[in-house]
Amino acid sequence: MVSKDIATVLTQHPLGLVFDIDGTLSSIAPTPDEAVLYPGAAEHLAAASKFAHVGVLTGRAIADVARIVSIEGLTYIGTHGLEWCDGLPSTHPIQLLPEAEPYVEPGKELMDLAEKELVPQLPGLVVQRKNIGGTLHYRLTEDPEAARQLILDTLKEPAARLHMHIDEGKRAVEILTPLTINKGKALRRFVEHFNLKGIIFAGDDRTDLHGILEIERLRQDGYAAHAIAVQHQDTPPAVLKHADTIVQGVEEMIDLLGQMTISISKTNV
Ligand SMILES: O=P(O)(O)OC[C@H]1O[C@H](O[C@H]2O[C@H](CO)[C@@H](O)[C@H](O)[C@H]2O)[C@H](O)[C@@H](O)[C@@H]1O
Repeated sequence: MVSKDIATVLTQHPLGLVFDIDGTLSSIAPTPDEAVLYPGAAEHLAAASKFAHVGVLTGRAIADVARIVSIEGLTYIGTHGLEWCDGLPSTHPIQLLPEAEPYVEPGKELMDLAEKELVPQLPGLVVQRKNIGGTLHYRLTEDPEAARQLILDTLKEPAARLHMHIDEGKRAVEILTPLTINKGKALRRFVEHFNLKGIIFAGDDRTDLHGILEIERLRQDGYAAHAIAVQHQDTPPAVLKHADTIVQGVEEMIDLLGQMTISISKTNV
């Protein structure tokens, strides 16, 4: 059974359900390529998409997301909101926000620098390139905290010179654009694109906080909106503070997704 608050949102038409991937639909894995959807997640997402607009909203590039969530009929929003795809990228074009274009080259330059300077010094470092910028994963390096510091020290000056932004994720340093586009802005775009009346967003990490705070603003604007935080050991306190519902780990999230899907299908009989 879903809570009364979630049930109220689920009765809205049109309805949107948007999910972060890593740490929300997929348990954190040692490397990005090893991440897979939690058992049951794909079936629930496909079932929910018969009754609602379902989106995934992730820091991953869309080309990479499609390997993990390969479900036609969903909306794929990648690279923290910079990329949008109306279906799987094998059948739909990936649209890059025009204002992001000028940062393709600077992002590439920083990733090239990271490969040249950091990879030889940090065995185990995983360099994940994206259409714009990318992510440096230091989880598997010998001394992750020292690796984190070396990455930040090495990239600070070149990133400032190239007007790129550096942020941090789970055991990862992210090379981003300085644009103020984030998961909150992308969530608002999703709501307006489908003219939604109700929206639920679920996430677990610091970049998801933008989405969770946007849910508060959407509610103030009259939408039925609900934010779910997936709690892990390292979940930022602000994510928990601003969420409407907290679930413990990915397993509970997938369980809740299943209950939400049953609830929507009953509403739509
Ligand atoms: O917005 P998200 O979908 O949560 O994406 C954020 C980053 O997630 C991925 O990295 C994280 O998950 C990996 C797999 O579980 C893990 O190995 C890594 O340590 C985590 O930081 C992804 O690889 C990044 O590109 C995303 O930006």
